[in-house]
Amino acid sequence: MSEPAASAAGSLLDVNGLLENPVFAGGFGLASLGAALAFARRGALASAGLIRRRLLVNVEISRQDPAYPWILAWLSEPRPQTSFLAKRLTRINKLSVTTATSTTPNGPTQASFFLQPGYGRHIVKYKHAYIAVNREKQSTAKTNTGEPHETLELTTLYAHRHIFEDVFTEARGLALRANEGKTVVYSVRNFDWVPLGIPRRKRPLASVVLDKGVKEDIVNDARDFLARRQWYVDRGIPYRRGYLLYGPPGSGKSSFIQALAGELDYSVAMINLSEIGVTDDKLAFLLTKLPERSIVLLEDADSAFVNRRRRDADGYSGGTVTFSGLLNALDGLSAGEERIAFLTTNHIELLDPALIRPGRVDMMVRIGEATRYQAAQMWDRFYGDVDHDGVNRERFLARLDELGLFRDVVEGANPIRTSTAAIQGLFLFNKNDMEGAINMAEGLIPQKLEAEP
Ligand SMILES: Nc1ncnc2c1ncn2[C@@H]1O[C@H](COP(=O)(O)OP(=O)(O)OP(=O)(O)O)[C@@H](O)[C@H]1O
Repeated sequence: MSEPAASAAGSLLDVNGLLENPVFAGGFGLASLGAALAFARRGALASAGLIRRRLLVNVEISRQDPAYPWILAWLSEPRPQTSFLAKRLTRINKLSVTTATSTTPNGPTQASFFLQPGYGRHIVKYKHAYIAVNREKQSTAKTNTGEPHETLELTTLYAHRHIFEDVFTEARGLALRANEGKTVVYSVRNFDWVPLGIPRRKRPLASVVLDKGVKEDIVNDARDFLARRQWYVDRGIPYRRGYLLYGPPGSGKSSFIQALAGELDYSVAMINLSEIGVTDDKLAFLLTKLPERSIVLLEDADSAFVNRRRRDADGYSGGTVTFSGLLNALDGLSAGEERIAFLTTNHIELLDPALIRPGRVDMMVRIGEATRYQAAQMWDRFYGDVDHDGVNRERFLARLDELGLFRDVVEGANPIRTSTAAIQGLFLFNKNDMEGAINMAEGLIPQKLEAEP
């Protein structure tokens, strides 16, 4: 009868015995200490988290956000500190470099290096607040371009939270000032718009010499469009305008678009439609995320038509934009509500009339071979300050007449024409040398290709 009680007492005794065992008691003590420490650590972490949440505030900026480069540039601004603590805390030891290169015609390549805070943690002091910065690249999370996701996290005391407003406003102002008087040209890298080299000084409209009235017509139309935003909104019409510039190479199409962008204080977002890899999907995606205040420049628009033919023939577009892809980009769902687009082509004969429709292409302008008017204007731009009475300009024009450059088309014969780019080349070769330019004018006549023997 008493056996179960005895066994229960026996097991109790065993526990007590174990506890009295110095080896076990020591181990048990250590384990409890460990558990208590782990508990305390968890508690400390939880309360640190709580304090962090209560006392700190942070902002996360993704690499995809337009503010990302602005904030990086803002962080790179020198902020001399006077206090001992601030001097030491805000020292940035880890930097990363972004290099931009640009080539000047016939000149050396220029390179600019921008140093920015590298990946990791940094501290900056702005006004009276300390801001902890964490720049992170997450190798596991990929963006849709296949690049690692990148974030910038700014943390400050909750009490200083209003400082972020100032940070963003200042960073934006800094970015605007950096591009003041410049035209940013964006090109495509993967699925992103990236500035192409260093922002260029605005090209003055006067430096592009088009035939009489041509420039003014386009500039006035664009200005008129920009002034009528509300008109479009009131009528529920997408606020878009499309221009098609066509004509031979070297007539100033791209130069004019760049100068116009500068005049309107816009950037240029440029895509070459003949490029392999610029597919319909990619074009549509890029148009949904155009850089702000930018003119879209779709170069070599004819390639979309060539591709249509190729696709119709063998069902394969060769990894480039198709005709329907281009139409969709211009006024389909992916077109976006607002934009100014310029299309350029050297082969107008390859384009489809379906392109010429309000919202797709509203204005079509031929930018052709150099005219007598343009040759005279360009002469004045290059030699106006030395050829005061214009006598040499008239000699130059007379020489061009003699060469038959502006002669009307004679039936059955190919007209002799030259490009404005060629005239510019001649004048650049003969800087300050009017005689040289006149003597070498014959070089403007395009050379016939030697017939095969
Ligand atoms: N009408 C022009 N006025 C001033 N410069 C010109 C003109 N046409 C050409 N140029 C000069 O010639 C060069 C080539 O011009 P640009 O690239 O603008 O020609 P394009 O018509 O766009 O050629 P493409 O059709 O091959 O793209 C530039 O350096 C530009 O300054």
